[in-house]
Amino acid sequence: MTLLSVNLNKIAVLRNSRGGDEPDLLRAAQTCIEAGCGGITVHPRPDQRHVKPEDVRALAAMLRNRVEYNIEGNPFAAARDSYPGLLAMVREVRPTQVTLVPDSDSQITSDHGFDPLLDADVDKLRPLVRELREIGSRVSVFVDAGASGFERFAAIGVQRIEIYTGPYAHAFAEGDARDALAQCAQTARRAQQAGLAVNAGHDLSQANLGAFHAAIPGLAEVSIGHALIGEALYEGLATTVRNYLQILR
Ligand SMILES: CC(=O)[C@@H](O)[C@H](O)COP(=O)(O)O
Ligand SMILES: NCC(=O)COP(=O)(O)O
Repeated sequence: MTLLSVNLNKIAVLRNSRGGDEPDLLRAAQTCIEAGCGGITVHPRPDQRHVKPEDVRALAAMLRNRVEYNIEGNPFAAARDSYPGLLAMVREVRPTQVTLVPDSDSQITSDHGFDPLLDADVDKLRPLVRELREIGSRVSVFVDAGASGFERFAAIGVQRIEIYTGPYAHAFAEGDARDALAQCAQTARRAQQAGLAVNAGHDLSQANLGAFHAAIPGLAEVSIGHALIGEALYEGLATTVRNYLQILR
């Protein structure tokens, strides 16, 4: 079964809009776990507009030996002020999985992946992947649908890719996602043939997840945040998580 990892960034955005502790990130994580999710995802960004380093630590302590902990982010964003950098955080908390994403610091959200065919990307990732494997974290790399050359990722120790599903979600909303879906499916097949497992995420929702899941055999994990937290406003967090699990059965 495909693992559902709930991204809690948007709970932190709401909390940060007032300061203080509400809504409480750990309570949200606990609710998702009790509803049956298999993982929690966070994507700390240098501007700390959502999860902060102290959240990353608190979640690590809470999740240990319960569900998977997936930390996403740009490993090359410089440390600054109270932001220690992605690598410093993952060295400290040793999450189940680290998903490497090539965001620039000012991006409103992620919008592209690394490219296995680019020597510069492979060369930059090589030492990072080695270190992350040494600390015991599984390594996943965010890629665009349509990417190829995954043997080059496998050769440096990458274990999974995460397909960027934003364009698929956009095409679905526009009414015709056939081409986008076929491209995601082809990308998944290429990665699986290279020995990598396949995750997916970005703008997945209760509306578009079913078709995506049906089109990608062996999909290991989806990480979902923005839509799921929005939908939870209407039906509650636990019910919404259960709805997603039903789609993934
Ligand atoms: C890599 C990815 O697609 C997600 O982590 C997504 O970008 C969520 O990040 P934000 O919550 O900052 O939009
Ligand atoms: N990796 C994708 C993720 O964690 C959540 O993305 P979104 O559902 O917030 O777009």
